[in-house]
Amino acid sequence: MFFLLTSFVVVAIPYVIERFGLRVRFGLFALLFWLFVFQFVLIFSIDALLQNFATSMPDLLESMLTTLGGFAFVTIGITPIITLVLAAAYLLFALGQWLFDRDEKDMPTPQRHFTVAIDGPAASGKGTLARRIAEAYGFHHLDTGLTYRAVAKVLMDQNMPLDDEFLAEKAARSVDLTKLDRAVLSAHAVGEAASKVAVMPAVRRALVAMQHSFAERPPGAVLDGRDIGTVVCPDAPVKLYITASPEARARRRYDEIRSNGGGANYEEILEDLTRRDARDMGRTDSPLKPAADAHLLDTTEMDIETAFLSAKTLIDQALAKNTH
Ligand SMILES: Nc1ncnc2c1ncn2[C@@H]1O[C@H](COP(=O)(O)OP(=O)(O)OP(=O)(O)O)[C@@H](O)[C@H]1O
Ligand SMILES: Nc1ccn([C@@H]2O[C@H](COP(=O)(O)O)[C@@H](O)[C@H]2O)c(=O)n1
Repeated sequence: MFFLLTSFVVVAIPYVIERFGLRVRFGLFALLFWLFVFQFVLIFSIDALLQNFATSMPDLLESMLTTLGGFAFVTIGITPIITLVLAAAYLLFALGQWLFDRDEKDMPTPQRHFTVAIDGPAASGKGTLARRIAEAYGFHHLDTGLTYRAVAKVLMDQNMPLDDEFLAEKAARSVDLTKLDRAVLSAHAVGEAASKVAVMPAVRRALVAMQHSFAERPPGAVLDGRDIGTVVCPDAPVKLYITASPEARARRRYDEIRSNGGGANYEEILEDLTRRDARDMGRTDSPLKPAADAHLLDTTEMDIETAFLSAKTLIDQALAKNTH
Protein backbone atom coordinates (compact mmCIF):
# COMPACT_ATOMS: atom_id res chain seq x y z
CA MET A 1 0.00 0.00 0.00
CA PHE A 2 2.93 2.32 0.86
CA PHE A 3 4.38 1.65 -2.61
CA LEU A 4 1.09 2.57 -4.32
CA LEU A 5 0.67 5.74 -2.30
CA THR A 6 4.24 6.89 -3.04
CA SER A 7 3.78 6.07 -6.74
CA PHE A 8 0.52 7.99 -6.77
CA VAL A 9 2.27 11.06 -5.34
CA VAL A 10 5.10 10.70 -7.91
CA VAL A 11 2.73 10.68 -10.88
CA ALA A 12 0.27 13.21 -9.43
CA ILE A 13 2.69 16.05 -8.63
CA PRO A 14 4.08 16.53 -12.21
CA TYR A 15 0.54 16.17 -13.55
CA VAL A 16 -0.79 18.95 -11.29
CA ILE A 17 2.20 21.21 -12.12
CA GLU A 18 1.73 20.56 -15.84
CA ARG A 19 -2.03 21.10 -15.64
CA PHE A 20 -2.05 24.32 -13.64
CA GLY A 21 1.48 25.75 -13.81
CA LEU A 22 2.63 25.49 -17.43
CA ARG A 23 1.62 27.79 -20.25
CA VAL A 24 2.67 25.27 -22.92
CA ARG A 25 1.38 21.76 -22.13
CA PHE A 26 2.13 18.56 -24.03
CA GLY A 27 -0.10 16.40 -21.83
CA LEU A 28 2.69 13.88 -21.20
CA PHE A 29 2.33 13.88 -17.41
CA ALA A 30 -1.46 13.79 -17.75
CA LEU A 31 -1.09 10.65 -19.87
CA LEU A 32 1.17 9.00 -17.28
CA PHE A 33 -1.12 10.00 -14.42
CA TRP A 34 -4.23 8.56 -16.06
CA LEU A 35 -2.32 5.45 -17.12
CA PHE A 36 -1.39 4.94 -13.48
CA VAL A 37 -5.01 5.40 -12.39
CA PHE A 38 -6.12 2.95 -15.08
CA GLN A 39 -3.56 0.35 -13.93
CA PHE A 40 -4.65 0.86 -10.34
CA VAL A 41 -8.35 0.43 -11.18
CA LEU A 42 -7.59 -2.67 -13.30
CA ILE A 43 -5.62 -4.36 -10.53
CA PHE A 44 -8.24 -3.81 -7.85
CA SER A 45 -11.33 -4.39 -9.98
CA ILE A 46 -9.90 -7.60 -11.48
CA ASP A 47 -8.86 -8.76 -8.05
CA ALA A 48 -12.39 -8.11 -6.70
CA LEU A 49 -13.96 -9.89 -9.69
CA LEU A 50 -11.74 -12.92 -9.36
CA GLN A 51 -12.31 -13.18 -5.61
CA ASN A 52 -16.09 -13.07 -5.91
CA PHE A 53 -16.89 -14.67 -9.27
CA ALA A 54 -13.91 -16.84 -10.26
CA THR A 55 -15.81 -20.09 -9.64
CA SER A 56 -18.77 -19.11 -11.80
CA MET A 57 -16.90 -17.62 -14.76
CA PRO A 58 -15.59 -19.52 -17.82
CA ASP A 59 -11.96 -20.64 -17.59
CA LEU A 60 -10.93 -18.58 -20.61
CA LEU A 61 -12.30 -15.36 -19.10
CA GLU A 62 -10.67 -16.11 -15.78
CA SER A 63 -7.26 -16.65 -17.37
CA MET A 64 -7.65 -13.49 -19.50
CA LEU A 65 -8.51 -11.43 -16.41
CA THR A 66 -5.64 -12.99 -14.48
CA THR A 67 -3.19 -12.12 -17.30
CA LEU A 68 -4.52 -8.58 -17.59
CA GLY A 69 -4.41 -8.04 -13.83
CA GLY A 70 -0.90 -9.52 -13.68
CA PHE A 71 0.25 -7.29 -16.48
CA ALA A 72 -1.18 -4.19 -14.76
CA PHE A 73 0.44 -5.28 -11.50
CA VAL A 74 3.87 -5.70 -13.09
CA THR A 75 3.75 -2.47 -15.12
CA ILE A 76 2.27 -0.17 -12.46
CA GLY A 77 5.76 0.21 -11.02
CA ILE A 78 7.15 1.40 -14.36
CA THR A 79 4.78 4.37 -14.71
CA PRO A 80 6.17 6.37 -11.76
CA ILE A 81 9.73 5.57 -12.85
CA ILE A 82 9.06 6.95 -16.36
CA THR A 83 7.36 9.96 -14.73
CA LEU A 84 10.39 10.58 -12.54
CA VAL A 85 12.86 10.37 -15.45
CA LEU A 86 10.74 12.67 -17.63
CA ALA A 87 10.21 15.18 -14.80
CA ALA A 88 13.98 15.31 -14.19
CA ALA A 89 14.65 15.81 -17.92
CA TYR A 90 11.99 18.51 -18.06
CA LEU A 91 13.46 20.28 -15.03
CA LEU A 92 16.94 20.25 -16.59
CA PHE A 93 15.56 21.61 -19.85
CA ALA A 94 13.65 24.40 -18.05
CA LEU A 95 16.77 25.29 -16.05
CA GLY A 96 18.82 25.50 -19.27
CA GLN A 97 16.19 27.71 -20.91
CA TRP A 98 16.12 30.01 -17.89
CA LEU A 99 19.93 30.37 -17.88
CA PHE A 100 19.97 31.00 -21.65
CA ASP A 101 17.19 33.63 -21.44
CA ARG A 102 18.99 35.35 -18.59
CA ASP A 103 22.22 35.54 -20.64
CA GLU A 104 20.30 36.88 -23.63
CA LYS A 105 18.72 39.63 -21.52
CA ASP A 106 22.19 40.71 -20.41
CA MET A 107 23.30 41.11 -24.04
CA PRO A 108 22.95 44.56 -25.62
CA THR A 109 19.85 44.63 -27.84
CA PRO A 110 20.84 44.70 -31.51
CA GLN A 111 20.37 48.14 -33.03
CA ARG A 112 17.41 48.44 -35.33
CA HIS A 113 17.69 50.23 -38.63
CA PHE A 114 17.81 54.01 -38.65
CA THR A 115 16.71 56.08 -41.63
CA VAL A 116 17.75 59.53 -42.74
CA ALA A 117 15.39 60.91 -45.38
CA ILE A 118 16.70 63.75 -47.55
CA ASP A 119 14.64 65.61 -50.12
CA GLY A 120 15.15 68.71 -52.17
CA PRO A 121 15.19 70.15 -55.67
CA ALA A 122 17.82 69.39 -58.32
CA ALA A 123 21.43 70.32 -57.51
CA SER A 124 20.54 71.52 -54.02
CA GLY A 125 23.35 69.35 -52.63
CA LYS A 126 21.24 66.56 -51.13
CA GLY A 127 23.28 63.79 -52.77
CA THR A 128 26.57 65.23 -51.54
CA LEU A 129 25.15 65.55 -48.03
CA ALA A 130 23.61 62.06 -48.12
CA ARG A 131 26.93 60.47 -49.10
CA ARG A 132 28.76 62.39 -46.37
CA ILE A 133 26.25 61.26 -43.72
CA ALA A 134 26.32 57.65 -44.89
CA GLU A 135 30.10 57.63 -44.72
CA ALA A 136 30.23 59.23 -41.26
CA TYR A 137 27.67 56.85 -39.70
CA GLY A 138 28.44 53.68 -41.66
CA PHE A 139 24.96 53.71 -43.19
CA HIS A 140 23.88 52.51 -46.63
CA HIS A 141 23.12 55.20 -49.18
CA LEU A 142 20.64 55.27 -52.03
CA ASP A 143 20.35 58.16 -54.47
CA THR A 144 16.75 57.47 -55.53
CA GLY A 145 17.12 59.93 -58.42
CA LEU A 146 19.36 57.31 -60.04
CA THR A 147 16.49 54.80 -60.04
CA TYR A 148 14.28 57.19 -62.07
CA ARG A 149 17.27 57.99 -64.28
CA ALA A 150 17.82 54.26 -64.86
CA VAL A 151 14.24 53.88 -66.10
CA ALA A 152 14.63 56.86 -68.42
CA LYS A 153 17.95 55.51 -69.72
CA VAL A 154 16.43 52.13 -70.64
CA LEU A 155 13.69 53.87 -72.64
CA MET A 156 16.11 56.33 -74.27
CA ASP A 157 18.55 53.57 -75.27
CA GLN A 158 15.74 51.68 -77.00
CA ASN A 159 14.25 54.77 -78.64
CA MET A 160 11.03 54.26 -76.76
CA PRO A 161 8.62 57.07 -75.88
CA LEU A 162 9.02 58.55 -72.38
CA ASP A 163 5.28 58.79 -71.78
CA ASP A 164 4.21 55.16 -72.26
CA GLU A 165 3.33 54.04 -68.73
CA PHE A 166 3.23 50.33 -69.60
CA LEU A 167 6.76 50.33 -71.09
CA ALA A 168 8.08 52.60 -68.35
CA GLU A 169 6.69 50.36 -65.60
CA LYS A 170 8.32 47.34 -67.24
CA ALA A 171 11.63 49.20 -67.27
CA ALA A 172 11.13 50.24 -63.63
CA ARG A 173 10.59 46.61 -62.58
CA SER A 174 13.89 45.67 -64.20
CA VAL A 175 15.90 48.23 -62.19
CA ASP A 176 18.65 46.60 -60.14
CA LEU A 177 19.73 48.77 -57.20
CA THR A 178 23.18 47.19 -57.20
CA LYS A 179 23.82 48.16 -60.81
CA LEU A 180 23.07 51.90 -60.78
CA ASP A 181 26.00 53.51 -62.59
CA ARG A 182 26.27 57.16 -61.56
CA ALA A 183 28.80 57.95 -64.31
CA VAL A 184 26.41 56.75 -67.01
CA LEU A 185 23.21 58.10 -65.46
CA SER A 186 24.38 61.54 -64.37
CA ALA A 187 24.09 63.11 -67.84
CA HIS A 188 21.97 66.26 -67.83
CA ALA A 189 19.62 64.91 -70.53
CA VAL A 190 18.95 61.75 -68.50
CA GLY A 191 17.88 63.90 -65.51
CA GLU A 192 15.43 65.77 -67.69
CA ALA A 193 14.01 62.48 -69.06
CA ALA A 194 13.86 61.03 -65.54
CA SER A 195 11.57 63.82 -64.38
CA LYS A 196 9.19 62.90 -67.22
CA VAL A 197 8.96 59.19 -66.35
CA ALA A 198 8.70 60.13 -62.66
CA VAL A 199 5.19 61.55 -63.12
CA MET A 200 3.79 58.06 -63.85
CA PRO A 201 2.22 56.34 -60.80
CA ALA A 202 3.03 52.79 -62.00
CA VAL A 203 6.72 53.69 -62.28
CA ARG A 204 6.72 55.29 -58.84
CA ARG A 205 4.97 52.28 -57.25
CA ALA A 206 7.60 49.88 -58.63
CA LEU A 207 10.57 52.03 -57.58
CA VAL A 208 9.17 53.09 -54.20
CA ALA A 209 8.77 49.41 -53.21
CA MET A 210 12.50 48.81 -53.85
CA GLN A 211 13.51 52.04 -52.12
CA HIS A 212 11.36 51.20 -49.11
CA SER A 213 13.04 47.84 -48.56
CA PHE A 214 16.46 49.42 -49.07
CA ALA A 215 15.62 51.86 -46.25
CA GLU A 216 15.22 48.94 -43.83
CA ARG A 217 18.82 47.76 -44.14
CA PRO A 218 20.55 47.68 -40.76
CA PRO A 219 22.24 49.49 -39.17
CA GLY A 220 20.81 52.42 -41.14
CA ALA A 221 20.22 53.99 -44.52
CA VAL A 222 20.30 57.44 -46.03
CA LEU A 223 18.02 57.99 -48.99
CA ASP A 224 17.86 61.17 -51.01
CA GLY A 225 15.27 62.16 -53.58
CA ARG A 226 12.01 64.06 -53.87
CA ASP A 227 9.48 62.04 -51.87
CA ILE A 228 11.57 60.23 -49.26
CA GLY A 229 10.19 62.04 -46.20
CA THR A 230 6.64 62.15 -47.53
CA VAL A 231 6.12 58.77 -49.25
CA VAL A 232 9.05 56.33 -49.13
CA CYS A 233 10.01 56.72 -45.46
CA PRO A 234 7.27 58.74 -43.74
CA ASP A 235 8.42 57.37 -40.35
CA ALA A 236 12.12 58.27 -40.74
CA PRO A 237 13.41 59.71 -37.45
CA VAL A 238 15.40 62.36 -39.32
CA LYS A 239 14.03 64.21 -42.34
CA LEU A 240 15.94 66.96 -44.07
CA TYR A 241 14.74 69.22 -46.84
CA ILE A 242 17.74 70.74 -48.62
CA THR A 243 17.24 73.79 -50.70
CA ALA A 244 19.25 76.61 -52.31
CA SER A 245 18.33 79.43 -54.66
CA PRO A 246 17.87 78.38 -58.31
CA GLU A 247 20.84 80.59 -59.25
CA ALA A 248 23.14 78.94 -56.70
CA ARG A 249 22.05 75.50 -57.83
CA ALA A 250 22.52 76.34 -61.51
CA ARG A 251 25.96 77.73 -60.71
CA ARG A 252 26.92 74.53 -58.84
CA ARG A 253 25.72 72.30 -61.67
CA TYR A 254 27.52 74.49 -64.21
CA ASP A 255 30.78 74.29 -62.22
CA GLU A 256 30.36 70.55 -61.82
CA ILE A 257 29.93 69.94 -65.55
CA ARG A 258 32.84 72.25 -66.41
CA SER A 259 35.14 70.63 -63.87
CA ASN A 260 34.36 67.25 -65.42
CA GLY A 261 35.51 68.60 -68.75
CA GLY A 262 32.02 69.09 -70.24
CA GLY A 263 30.60 72.08 -72.03
CA ALA A 264 27.81 73.97 -70.29
CA ASN A 265 25.72 77.10 -70.59
CA TYR A 266 24.70 78.66 -67.27
CA GLU A 267 21.48 80.23 -68.63
CA GLU A 268 20.36 76.94 -70.16
CA ILE A 269 21.08 75.05 -66.96
CA LEU A 270 19.11 77.59 -64.91
CA GLU A 271 16.20 77.27 -67.33
CA ASP A 272 16.32 73.43 -67.21
CA LEU A 273 16.46 73.38 -63.40
CA THR A 274 13.51 75.77 -63.12
CA ARG A 275 11.48 73.67 -65.55
CA ARG A 276 12.41 70.44 -63.71
CA ASP A 277 11.51 71.98 -60.31
CA ALA A 278 8.11 73.01 -61.68
CA ARG A 279 7.47 69.50 -63.06
CA ASP A 280 8.62 67.79 -59.85
CA MET A 281 6.60 70.12 -57.61
CA GLY A 282 3.52 70.22 -59.81
CA ARG A 283 2.91 66.51 -60.49
CA THR A 284 -0.10 64.85 -58.87
CA ASP A 285 1.67 61.74 -57.59
CA SER A 286 4.24 62.38 -54.83
CA PRO A 287 5.14 65.97 -55.70
CA LEU A 288 8.35 67.43 -54.34
CA LYS A 289 7.59 69.18 -51.05
CA PRO A 290 9.01 69.17 -47.54
CA ALA A 291 7.44 66.67 -45.14
CA ALA A 292 5.56 68.40 -42.32
CA ASP A 293 8.24 67.27 -39.84
CA ALA A 294 11.28 67.91 -42.05
CA HIS A 295 14.12 70.23 -41.01
CA LEU A 296 14.77 72.83 -43.68
CA LEU A 297 18.35 73.56 -44.65
CA ASP A 298 19.01 76.39 -47.09
CA THR A 299 22.54 75.88 -48.40
CA THR A 300 22.65 78.94 -50.69
CA GLU A 301 25.23 80.53 -48.41
CA MET A 302 26.37 77.35 -46.67
CA ASP A 303 29.34 75.20 -47.57
CA ILE A 304 29.17 71.38 -47.64
CA GLU A 305 30.89 70.89 -44.25
CA THR A 306 28.57 73.36 -42.45
CA ALA A 307 25.55 71.64 -44.00
CA PHE A 308 26.92 68.29 -42.79
CA LEU A 309 27.48 69.57 -39.24
CA SER A 310 23.89 70.90 -39.04
CA ALA A 311 22.59 67.52 -40.20
CA LYS A 312 24.91 65.72 -37.78
CA THR A 313 23.48 67.59 -34.78
CA LEU A 314 19.95 66.50 -35.73
CA ILE A 315 20.98 62.89 -36.39
CA ASP A 316 22.92 62.61 -33.12
CA GLN A 317 19.90 63.91 -31.19
CA ALA A 318 17.60 61.40 -32.91
CA LEU A 319 20.07 58.54 -32.37
CA ALA A 320 20.33 59.41 -28.67
CA LYS A 321 16.53 59.34 -28.40
CA ASN A 322 16.44 55.99 -30.21
CA THR A 323 18.78 54.26 -27.79
CA HIS A 324 17.29 55.54 -24.50
N1 LIG B 1 26.67 73.45 -49.79
C1 LIG B 1 27.26 73.42 -50.98
N2 LIG B 1 28.00 74.44 -51.39
C2 LIG B 1 28.60 74.43 -52.60
N3 LIG B 1 28.50 73.43 -53.49
C3 LIG B 1 27.76 72.37 -53.13
C4 LIG B 1 27.10 72.32 -51.87
N4 LIG B 1 26.43 71.15 -51.81
C5 LIG B 1 26.67 70.51 -52.97
N5 LIG B 1 27.46 71.24 -53.77
C6 LIG B 1 27.89 70.90 -55.12
O1 LIG B 1 26.75 71.07 -55.96
C7 LIG B 1 26.71 70.08 -56.97
C8 LIG B 1 25.35 69.38 -56.91
O2 LIG B 1 25.29 68.67 -55.68
P1 LIG B 1 24.54 67.29 -55.57
O3 LIG B 1 24.84 66.44 -56.75
O4 LIG B 1 24.82 66.77 -54.25
O5 LIG B 1 23.04 67.80 -55.67
P2 LIG B 1 21.72 66.95 -55.72
O6 LIG B 1 20.70 67.70 -54.99
O7 LIG B 1 21.98 65.57 -55.26
O8 LIG B 1 21.41 66.95 -57.28
P3 LIG B 1 20.43 65.98 -58.11
O9 LIG B 1 19.08 66.19 -57.61
O10 LIG B 1 20.57 66.45 -59.50
O11 LIG B 1 20.93 64.58 -57.90
C9 LIG B 1 27.89 69.17 -56.71
O12 LIG B 1 28.93 69.53 -57.57
C10 LIG B 1 28.29 69.45 -55.27
O13 LIG B 1 29.67 69.28 -55.06
N1 LIG C 1 12.62 60.29 -55.04
C1 LIG C 1 12.71 60.80 -56.29
C2 LIG C 1 13.93 60.99 -56.91
C3 LIG C 1 13.95 61.49 -58.19
N2 LIG C 1 12.80 61.76 -58.81
C4 LIG C 1 12.79 62.22 -60.20
O1 LIG C 1 13.97 61.87 -60.86
C5 LIG C 1 14.58 63.04 -61.44
C6 LIG C 1 16.05 62.90 -61.37
O2 LIG C 1 16.47 62.98 -60.03
P1 LIG C 1 17.92 63.51 -59.58
O3 LIG C 1 17.84 63.61 -58.09
O4 LIG C 1 18.89 62.45 -59.99
O5 LIG C 1 18.17 64.78 -60.24
C7 LIG C 1 14.01 64.20 -60.63
O6 LIG C 1 13.93 65.40 -61.36
C8 LIG C 1 12.61 63.71 -60.29
O7 LIG C 1 11.70 63.97 -61.30
C9 LIG C 1 11.61 61.58 -58.17
O8 LIG C 1 10.54 61.85 -58.72
N3 LIG C 1 11.59 61.09 -56.92
